[in-house]
Parts: sequence; C-alpha cells; structure tokens
Amino acid sequence: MNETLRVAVIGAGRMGADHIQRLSRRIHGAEVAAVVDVDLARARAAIEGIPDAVALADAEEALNNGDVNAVLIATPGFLHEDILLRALEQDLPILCEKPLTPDAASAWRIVQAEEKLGRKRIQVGFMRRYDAEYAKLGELVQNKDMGELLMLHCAHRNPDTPPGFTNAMLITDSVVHEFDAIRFLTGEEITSVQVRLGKATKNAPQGQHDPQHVLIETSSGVLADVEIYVNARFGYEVATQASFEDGIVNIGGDSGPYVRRAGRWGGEVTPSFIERFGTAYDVEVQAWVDAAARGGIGGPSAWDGYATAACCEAGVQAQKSGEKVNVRLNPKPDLYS
Ligand SMILES: NC(=O)C1=CN([C@@H]2O[C@H](COP(=O)(O)OP(=O)(O)OC[C@H]3O[C@@H](n4cnc5c(N)ncnc54)[C@H](O)[C@@H]3O)[C@@H](O)[C@H]2O)C=CC1
Ligand SMILES: O=C1[C@@H](O)[C@H](O)[C@@H](O)[C@H](O)[C@H]1O
Repeated sequence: MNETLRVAVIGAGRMGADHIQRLSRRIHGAEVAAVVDVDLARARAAIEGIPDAVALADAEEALNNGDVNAVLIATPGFLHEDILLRALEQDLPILCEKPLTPDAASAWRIVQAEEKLGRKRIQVGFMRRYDAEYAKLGELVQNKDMGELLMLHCAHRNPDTPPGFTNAMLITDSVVHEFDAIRFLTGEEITSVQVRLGKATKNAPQGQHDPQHVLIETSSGVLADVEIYVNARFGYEVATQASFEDGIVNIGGDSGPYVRRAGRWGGEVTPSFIERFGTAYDVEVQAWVDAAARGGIGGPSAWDGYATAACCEAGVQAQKSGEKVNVRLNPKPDLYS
C-alpha cells in the first residue's frame, strides 16, 4: 500500500485525543479520516480544525466508511477485542493501544484471527520500545558490552488514577508496560510473576491496594522488581536501574534545566506520561505508518500483546494469592517467529 493512510481513531479520550493531534500535525503519510467516540460531542471536538475528518459514534460506521483504510484503537482495553476482530476481517493496518486485551484467552483469540488472515496487521502501543533510553539499554543488554544483565529494578509511579481504575488494572493497565519492556530488553519470555502487598497509601481510591511490589523472572533467570504506585501524587516517573556483570545503568530520570536561584536548587518533576513519552509516541506512530505503507507492522506484534496478557493474568492471580504464579504460553505461531 503506497497511498496516504486515512485513519479512523476509535476513542477520543486522553490517549486518543493525543494521537489525533500527532497524526494531524506531526506524522507523515497519514491523516485522520474519522474519529469515533460513544460520546459524540467528544468526537466532534476532536476533529475541530482537521479537514475532511468525520465524527462518528459507532466504530462499525467507521469500518464501513470507504474513506478509511487504517484503524487506531484508543478505547479502554476491555473493549479492544471486538474492534480488533472487525478491523482484521477488513484486513486493515491496526495500531492498538496497550493492552492488546486484558486477559490471555481474549488475546489468544486475536493471535488466532491474525494467523488465519496470514499476515501481521496489528501493532500494539508499547511505546517504551521507541524511547531513546530504553533503546540504548536494550542495545547494552544485547551487545553484552557490560557483561550479562542480571537484575532490573523498575519504578512506575503515576500521580493519580482515572475514575474506574480497578485494583487489577495496576497490573493489566500499568505493569503491562514493564512486562513488555522486560521482554524487549532481555529478548526472553517471562516465566513467573509474584505480587506482594505491603503498607498502603491512604490516597488510593476504594478497592485499590497501592503501592504493590511485583517480582518477575525471565527464562534465563533475570530477576526484575517493579514498584507500581499509581496514586503517588508528586508527579510521573518511569525509571529503571539495570545491574550488569560489569556495571550499573540508570534510565528514566527527570530531565530539563537544573536551576539554582534565590538560594534554592532544583528542576521540574515530569507531570504525566504525555510529557515523559511524547517523543516515543511520535516515533511509534510514524513507525506504524511507514510499515503499513510496506504492508507490515513497525513494532510489537499481537504475539507481544498475547505474551504480556498472559503475564497480566498471572499477575492478577498473584495479587490475590501472594504466591509465585507461573506464566504459561501457547506455542508461538510461525507468523511471529
Ligand atoms: N501508551 C500509553 O502510555 C497509554 C495508553 N493508554 C491506553 O489507551 C487506551 C485509552 O485510554 P485513555 O485514553 O486513558 O481512556 P479514556 O477513558 O480517557 O478514553 C477512552 C475513550 O473511549 C471512548 N469509548 C468508550 N467506549 C467506546 C466505544 N465502544 N466506541 C468508541 N469510543 C468509546 C470513551 O468515551 C472515551 O472518550 C487504553 O487502552 C489505555 O490503556 C492510556 C494512557 C497512556
Ligand atoms: O499506559 C499508561 C496508562 O494507561 C497507565 O495507567 C499508566 O500507569 C502508564 O504509566 C501509562 O503509560
């Protein structure tokens, strides 16, 4: 396909609205053709100033719109499966925000549907793979300049959570990023997940135990721990310290000017994922558009979505039991090898 991608963005909330701006202002080779949101007023607001874009309330209308030839899915994760299956039926290039789906069975249905189609059409929105620091750390792991990677210590802190953010979503919506990042950095599958619940903040909404400590093991025995703390108030932080045989690497600190003024020193705390990963989202979406023009995908696949969904399922089980839960994966179809 060499024509301009005419994208239907499904879901115009926090992430969908950000992707709409990106597609219409910074991405080459793609345009927003339609914005779908059950809240039609939100869809209409999102297309303001975008020529030739229509606002719709139903994804089916966008899929039947002859002007649409690609789909970006930014609805909540539990709604992804139906839209993915419909867009696959139409053989469209798809960028699906993470998680692919929240559990392993539904993610496997997507893998099977794509396998039946016979080509990769789904790229999953694990944007950390496009962050310059993650990419550099991945290179250090793979080229072994610092010896073998032994451990990863990850912090994932959000200021607060949107309404409806459940206890399971600390894993399925947030730690899903670490599951993918650890698989990306090590090139290995995750074999077990354990979740420990300690002292909790009074600032979490009812039903959430926050923070949680997630312990992860990969197939070669790399150990990773994640502090997931989603009502941390102070700002946003996604940081990793990696222990190698011959050194230690830190990524993900706050960036920006370090100011000393009037007897004080300091800088600005990153407020949210939009600022922390703004450039990574741009690179991710451009990679998708460029790959779609060649008939492929430009990043994490439905298999990556399935493998992380299996980790999430183990994690949600581990939240309840406190035990180490093994991650079980179906054999990888040839399409993804
Ligand atoms: N990669 C990243 O860093 C981030 C990814 N996300 C992911 O993006 C997706 C959306 O998350 P948010 O934007 O935070 O959610 P949101 O709640 O802000 O927006 C979702 C939108 O979808 C609409 N919607 C709900 N049901 C719909 C349907 N059946 N058809 C069309 N529209 C529908 C809602 O009205 C809402 O406008 C999720 O999968 C989430 O995990 C979210 C934040 C950051
Ligand atoms: O994907 C994201 C959100 O959905 C999630 O809720 C946050 O915890 C993550 O930091 C952000 O990147």
